Amino acid sequence: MEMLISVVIACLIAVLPKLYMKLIIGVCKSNADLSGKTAIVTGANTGLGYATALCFARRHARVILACQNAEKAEKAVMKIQKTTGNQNITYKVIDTSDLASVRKFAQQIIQEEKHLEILVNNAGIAGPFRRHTTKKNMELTMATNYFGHFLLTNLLLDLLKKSSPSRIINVSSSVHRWIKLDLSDLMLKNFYNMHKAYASSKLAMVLFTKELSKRLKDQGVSVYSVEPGTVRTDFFNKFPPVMSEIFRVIGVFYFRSPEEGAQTAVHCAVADDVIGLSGHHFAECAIMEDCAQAKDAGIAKKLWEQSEQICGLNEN
Ligand SMILES: NC(=O)c1ccc[n+]([C@@H]2O[C@H](COP(=O)([O-])OP(=O)(O)OC[C@H]3O[C@@H](n4cnc5c(N)ncnc54)[C@H](O)[C@@H]3O)[C@@H](O)[C@H]2O)c1
Repeated sequence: MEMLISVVIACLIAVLPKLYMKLIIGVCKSNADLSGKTAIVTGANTGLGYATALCFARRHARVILACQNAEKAEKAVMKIQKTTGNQNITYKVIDTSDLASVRKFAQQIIQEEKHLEILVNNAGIAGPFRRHTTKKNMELTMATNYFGHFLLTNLLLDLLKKSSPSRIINVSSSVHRWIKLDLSDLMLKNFYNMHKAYASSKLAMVLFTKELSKRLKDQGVSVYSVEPGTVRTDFFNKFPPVMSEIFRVIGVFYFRSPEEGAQTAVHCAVADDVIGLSGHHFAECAIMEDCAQAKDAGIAKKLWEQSEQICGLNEN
C-alpha cells in the first residue's frame, strides 16, 4: 500500500506541474499567413529562436536565421525546410556581441533584401560567472543581449519603415523586474555578478522598446518587448555545471518547451490585436504591467543616448 501511495505521489509531482503549465501558457490564436513577408530572427539555430523561426516558416514567411555559427545555422535551415516544406529559409552569420559583425550583417541585408516585415531580437546568453569583455572592451552579456540588437535594429530601421506595417520584437525576461539599471556603469565595471549582467541587459531591452516606440510613432513600425517564461533550452547549459544539472532536472517537470515559450514573440509578430499597442511589454500573449524603471521615460531616453554613443550610431 505504501508503495502504491509513493508511486501515485511521484506521478502527481511529475504530471501536475505540466497540467498547470498547460493552463497558464499563452497561445497565439492568430492564424495570420506571412506569405510574401520576410522575417529575421537572431539566435535562431536553437531554442526559442529556432521555435520562432519554425512558426514563421509554417506561416509561409521568408525567414532569415541570424546565427553566430554557420554550420549550426545551416543544419537549422535544413531542418526547418524539411519540417515545414517551406524552402524560402536561409541564414546569415552575425555575432551580436561584435558591433563590426552586426554592421556587416545589416549591410548584407540592406543590399540583398527588398523588404523586411519582422525583426525578432532573440539571441542571448546568461551572464557568465565572471565578467568577460569583448574585443571592444564591452561587457559580454550587455553587448550580446542588448547593444548588438540596439545597433542592428537602428541599421535596419529604414528597411523596416519602407516595408511598413512592420514589427520589431525584443526578447526580454521576467528578471528585468528584479534590477535597477545603473546608467553610470552600463559595462558593469564597478560591480559584476551574472544575475546583474543578465537582468540589466533584459531591462535595457524593455527600455529600448519604450524609447524606440516613441521615436517610431506614426511611421508604421511597431515594437514590443516579450518574456517567454522559463523554457527548456541550451540557455541553462552555460551555467556552472552543478547549477546547469539542477536546472536540467527541474526543467523536465517545470519548464515549458521552446514552442510554448515562443508563443508570445510569435503573437506580437503576427496577431492583429497587438496593433496600436507598440511599446508595451507582453507575456503569455497579453500585455503586462510595467515595472517602475520601465515606466521612467527619462531613463529610457538616457539609455538611448548612451547606446547611440557606445555603438557609434551617428558616426555613419
Ligand atoms: N530559456 C529561458 O528560460 C529564457 C527565459 C527568458 C528569456 N530567455 C531569452 O530567450 C532568448 C533565447 O534564449 P534560449 O532560451 O533559446 O537560449 P539558447 O541558448 O537555446 O539560444 C540562444 C541563441 O542565441 C545565440 N547567441 C548567443 N550568443 C550570440 C552571439 N554573440 N551572436 C549571435 N547569436 C548568439 C545562440 O547561438 C543561440 O542560437 C535569449 O535572449 C534569452 O535571454 C530565455
